[in-house]
Amino acid sequence: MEPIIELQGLRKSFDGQEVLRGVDLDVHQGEVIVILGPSGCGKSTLLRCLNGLEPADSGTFRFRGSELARGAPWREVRQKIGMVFQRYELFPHLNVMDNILLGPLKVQRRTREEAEAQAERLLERVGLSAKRHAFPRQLSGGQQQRIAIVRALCMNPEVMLFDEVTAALDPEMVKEVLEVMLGLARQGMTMAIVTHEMGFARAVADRVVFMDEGVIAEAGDPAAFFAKPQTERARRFLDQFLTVESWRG
Ligand SMILES: Nc1ncnc2c1ncn2[C@@H]1O[C@H](COP(=O)(O)OP(=O)(O)OP(=O)(O)O)[C@@H](O)[C@H]1O
Repeated sequence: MEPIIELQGLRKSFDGQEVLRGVDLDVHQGEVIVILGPSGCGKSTLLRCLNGLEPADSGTFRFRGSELARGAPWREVRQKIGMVFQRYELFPHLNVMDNILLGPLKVQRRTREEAEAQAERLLERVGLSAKRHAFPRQLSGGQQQRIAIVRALCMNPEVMLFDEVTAALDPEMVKEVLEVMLGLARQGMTMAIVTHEMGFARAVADRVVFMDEGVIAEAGDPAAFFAKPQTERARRFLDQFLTVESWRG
């Protein structure tokens, strides 16, 4: 089957430093891709290129078979690719429901009644119906992050991208957010996830992509990757986590 997103030979530099050095990646319907790699290897940049937030310097981007170049109608494609970031970027002056409805009403021009009914269902799914009138400052970090996920889902995306969404959370809130993501994966949502939560990565991934210095150093089946990574860099990367985990006791 044709991939939803196809990247070929993607390159991106910042200030003369090449951060992506020719990345090829296909994202297929219903697939969960976990992107791992050392700090600074280009994971966030790749994710941002995946929804056009960051225009690539060269390479091709296809969405459902159609190529999109610089200056192409990215706005439409971006609506089909939801993204959640490390910092929950809810608008502080809007309550939960108004935060969620902003995109559906202003960008998608849907009726309030219809969009609100969907928002209610999504809030129910993440266990936050009671917070629909709360303001972001009245919510915990984990709750805000679940609202940020609902806000992205309410645009009916075909793909969801998650960039270290639990990295800024207190440990006790990490699980509630990861569980929402696991639920989405089980329902067949197509996702690309950057995370440092290795247990979660192993549980959720259909495919692991290991990046190193701006290229995909290896990619494949998560069980095989975690049991026996092929590259020395991936072995060292995973060892770090084992050390930290055993140190934590
Ligand atoms: N907007 C930008 N302007 C300048 N440099 C940038 C920009 N975004 C990223 N970089 C640089 O590109 C490199 C890769 O950054 P990126 O955030 O993609 O890495 P990462 O693998 O996600 O790292 P981490 O795991 O630490 O978040 C880094 O050296 C970073 O400083």
